[in-house]
Order: sequence, then C-alpha cells, then structure tokens
Amino acid sequence: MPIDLDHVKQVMKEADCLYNQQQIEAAMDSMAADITQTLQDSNPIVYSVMNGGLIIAGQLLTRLNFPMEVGYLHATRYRNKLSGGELFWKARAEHSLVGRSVLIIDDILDEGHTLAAIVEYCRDAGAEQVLTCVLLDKRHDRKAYEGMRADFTGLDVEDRYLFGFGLDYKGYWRNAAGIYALKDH
Ligand SMILES: O=P(O)(O)OC[C@H]1O[C@H](OP(=O)(O)OP(=O)(O)O)[C@H](O)[C@@H]1O
Ligand code: HPA
Repeated sequence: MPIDLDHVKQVMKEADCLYNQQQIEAAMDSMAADITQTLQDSNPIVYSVMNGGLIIAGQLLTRLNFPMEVGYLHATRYRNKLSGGELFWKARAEHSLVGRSVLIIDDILDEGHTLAAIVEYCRDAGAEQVLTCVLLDKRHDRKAYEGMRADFTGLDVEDRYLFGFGLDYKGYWRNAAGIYALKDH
C-alpha cells in the first residue's frame, strides 16, 4: 500500500528535533579529526553502509584529507519497519580486503547487529584492521554485546525512534538536515 504523504508530513511536524545541522556538523568535524589522526597513513578502504550511511559518509569524507579508496556495502535489517529483524545483505565488498585497513561508516549504532555482522564479514575477508564510525549511538542496554561502541561516535542519542540525516521513517525523511525523534516513540 502506498504511504500517505500527508501522514509523512505530519510526522515531521510533530517530531522533536534532538540535534540540528550545526550540532551535527560540529560532531562530524570532531570525528574527522580523530579519524585523520588514526588512519591518515594506513591507505584505508572506507565503506558507507547503504542506505542510512549515505549522508554521513558523504559529508564526513570531504573532511578527510588523506589517500583512501571509497565504496559501499548494503546490508539492511529494518527494511522500512520500526524494529529490526534478520540482516539481509544486498551488496558486499568489491575490493579485496586482504591485509587492508577498513573503515565502516554508518548513521547509527542501535542494537549493533548490523555493524557487528559487517565487522565480522570484513575480518573474515582478510582485513588487517576494521574500524567503525557512526554519527549516532542510541543509549540502551540491548546492544549485540555488552559495552559495544563504535571506534568513532559523533553523538549519543536517547532511546527513541529517530529519523533524519540518513535515518528513515518508513523510507522517508532520510534527507532531513537534523536528527528527529518520532512523537511518543
Ligand atoms: O544497530 P542496528 O540495530 O543493527 O541498526 C542499525 C542499522 O539500521 C539501519 O539500517 P536499516 O536496516 O534500517 O537499513 P537502511 O540503512 O536502508 O535504513 C541503520 O542505517 C543501520 O545500518
Ligand atoms: O531509530 C532508528 N530510526 C531509523 N532507522 C533505524 N535503524 C536502527 N535504528 C533506527
């Protein structure tokens, strides 16, 4: 059934803005400085995780001024729903990862199953070092393993359903230039 666009607009009207564009830009500047310090001499392959990682990766990559190769992986487990299921791979790495440093960029570490599976995949493919970077880390105790964190995190965020800056509400509002929380979720 096609989604009702009036509903999509209403969702945005009623949402709470948790972080605005300026706050996100400051977080990206800080992550870029940390990533540069760690990876500038390692000739990394940098993968964004489609679809959610598209916006953060695009804006972060232009802040990184050192040699790297860039690509994407596509793995999804929410598939336009509000809660996650089994991870479904749509596209894996095109490069050989053997002996390489790999940086994975995604929009959010929520329960962490997506990132954990991607890291395991890259290690199994022979990567020497796999680092992870997320714009958001949702605060709750349902992580894939206790204490799970990305190597680089932009902002911690409350345990609500979020959208904007790559994150979707039923496929919409990935393009919103802030982080929004769904009303009453
Ligand atoms: O930490 P987790 O609980 O595993 O959730 C995080 C993942 O969920 C979202 O992807 P989604 O499966 O919604 O696909 P999308 O990127 O196409 O939105 C998000 O972009 C992360 O990749
Ligand atoms: O809060 C969220 N919003 C959108 N997509 C997501 N994928 C994991 N968590 C979320």
